[in-house]
Amino acid sequence: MQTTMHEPGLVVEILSEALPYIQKYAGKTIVVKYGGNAMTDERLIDSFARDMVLLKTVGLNPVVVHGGGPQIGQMLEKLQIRSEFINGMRVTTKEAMDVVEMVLGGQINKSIVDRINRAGGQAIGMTGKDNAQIIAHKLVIERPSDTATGESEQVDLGHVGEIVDISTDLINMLSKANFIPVIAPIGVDEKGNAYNINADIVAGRIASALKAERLMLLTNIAGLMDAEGNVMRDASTAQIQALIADGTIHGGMLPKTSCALEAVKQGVTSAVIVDGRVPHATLLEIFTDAGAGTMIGAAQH
Ligand SMILES: Nc1ncnc2c1ncn2[C@@H]1O[C@H](COP(=O)(O)OP(=O)(O)O)[C@@H](O)[C@H]1O
Ligand SMILES: CC(=O)N[C@@H](CCC(=O)OP(=O)(O)O)C(=O)O
Repeated sequence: MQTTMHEPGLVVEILSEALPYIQKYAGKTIVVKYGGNAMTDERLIDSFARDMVLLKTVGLNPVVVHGGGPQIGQMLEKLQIRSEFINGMRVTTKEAMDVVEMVLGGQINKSIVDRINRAGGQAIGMTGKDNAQIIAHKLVIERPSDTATGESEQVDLGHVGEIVDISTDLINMLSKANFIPVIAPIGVDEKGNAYNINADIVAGRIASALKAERLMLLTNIAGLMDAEGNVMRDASTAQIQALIADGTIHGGMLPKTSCALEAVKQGVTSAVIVDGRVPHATLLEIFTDAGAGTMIGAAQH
């Protein structure tokens, strides 16, 4: 067990300062998206697991949705399977889908579950296939093919899924029974085909379906940056649209910002992009005013 020596007076003072936040969030659902880029350091994974157990112990209902993009990339490389990203999403062949399922549903999911359990929590790992809780179908996107004429073309991303429906029955049942659900972003259709879905999008949709108090997207950057490279404290819909249009928001930040905006629109009280490289980032965000990162779409409320 990890222990740190602090002045006893300081410890009780800090605990006491957290009381209003604990009261505010007691019984509320917090969906935490744990990005693959914020999982690289062993100590960070343990501090994340401890944070989830602490949240649960003081009466919140954390629901973890995890990514694993870099880890999938490493495994694909080892197996010499090529993969590329379009609009922040991995083009996923059948061969790559098998690897995605193994890495996300197996290796990463079980490792997070194990860390939470060893920190004293009760975690249950699953994918969207469990209880068919994430129903998806094939996603086809449009992208500009000729900027002069404004023409666009359809792009086939292979086994990348678009969420059709989310069932929250299993998540609610587990949360009520004191478990911490840990979900890998894999969807399934009625024929049993598996789909790879960006983890931010899954987290956003689950947060909306659960009417969560907060959606926290833990990533490997201090927050959303503007065109000058400054971290934004908050970002409105209009600001995000402008940053997408001028290319300031690109790659993995595209699904992150759009799913956060959508979640807030769908009734999630707040969505925030947080630096997952900071130890105890989730606790800082929830129990103090010092939480860094970018609040998304708050102006809509
Ligand atoms: N405007 C922006 N502000 C901050 N990060 C951005 C921006 N545009 C693109 N990015 C990139 O998005 C990345 C985060 O997305 P991603 O790599 O998918 O993270 P995760 O694995 O945590 O989901 C950042 O590391 C950064 O390189
Ligand atoms: C369709 C798609 O891109 N799926 C992602 C799923 C994992 C993910 O989103 O992981 P991070 O959150 O760590 O980026 C992928 O294959 O990388």
